[in-house]
Amino acid sequence: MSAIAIELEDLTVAYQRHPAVHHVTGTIAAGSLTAIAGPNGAGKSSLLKAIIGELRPSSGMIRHRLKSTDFGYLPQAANINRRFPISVLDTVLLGAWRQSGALGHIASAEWQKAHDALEAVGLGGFERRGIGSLSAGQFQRVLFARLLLQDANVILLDEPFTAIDGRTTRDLLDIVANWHGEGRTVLAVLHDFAQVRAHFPQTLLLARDVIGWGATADVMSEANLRKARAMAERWDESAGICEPAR
Ligand SMILES: Nc1ncnc2c1ncn2[C@@H]1O[C@H](COP(=O)(O)OP(=O)(O)OP(=O)(O)O)[C@@H](O)[C@H]1O
Repeated sequence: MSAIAIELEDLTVAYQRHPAVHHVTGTIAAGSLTAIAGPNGAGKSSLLKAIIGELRPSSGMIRHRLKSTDFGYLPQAANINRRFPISVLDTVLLGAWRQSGALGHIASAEWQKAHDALEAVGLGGFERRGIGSLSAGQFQRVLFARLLLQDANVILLDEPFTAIDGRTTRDLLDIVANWHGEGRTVLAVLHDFAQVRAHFPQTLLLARDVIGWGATADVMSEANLRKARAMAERWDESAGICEPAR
């Protein structure tokens, strides 16, 4: 049996008492590769934010023995401000702060690793470009290079391939597969069900409540997807915690 990396026990996450994630119980095995799927507003991003400690549970528990530096997190692209005047290389080097400290000295090994990471994502030569001048796909490659440098044990990706072309998606999926091969734990919020079925052995199907959690082929059944859609149609955005669905 695999070791557990993260355990969720009756986890509810709410905003101003409106639940986004409701009574979630389950485990994420160390070294597993899990997709989080579900309709818009299902609570997928909120769950990732709770796991990294950005949101506090309203009730229930998140148990793990990880330090904050063990987590690598890729937020949704829409939430990243690219107007900040910073170069591609410096953006990637932000992934090395665990080694260097927040204001610390960047060792030459880290510079080399940053260059190697940019080569690995197909952006060799882009080091001095400002991030504001990149296409969406190029910027997503930069963020993956930063994660490569960060070398985290648990990697959480929030819609990493949304609005990204097929070739870039394939390249980035290869990186995800390598992380999995290296024994890292990867959780990714995805909307493309074909991608989930093809590349992610485990799936958590969420519609605020857990619809299914386990082997992807079992969880992504037509019946479960119908149930998730039906739940989404019934959501009452003003419902309080644990009010029964109407
Ligand atoms: N900062 C916030 N303040 C208030 N409500 C929020 C906040 N962030 C999210 N919500 C609400 O929580 C619910 C879950 O949102 P969340 O972003 O986690 O869903 P999601 O499954 O990631 O959706 P999507 O697929 O559209 O990205 C939604 O009803 C959303 O409106």
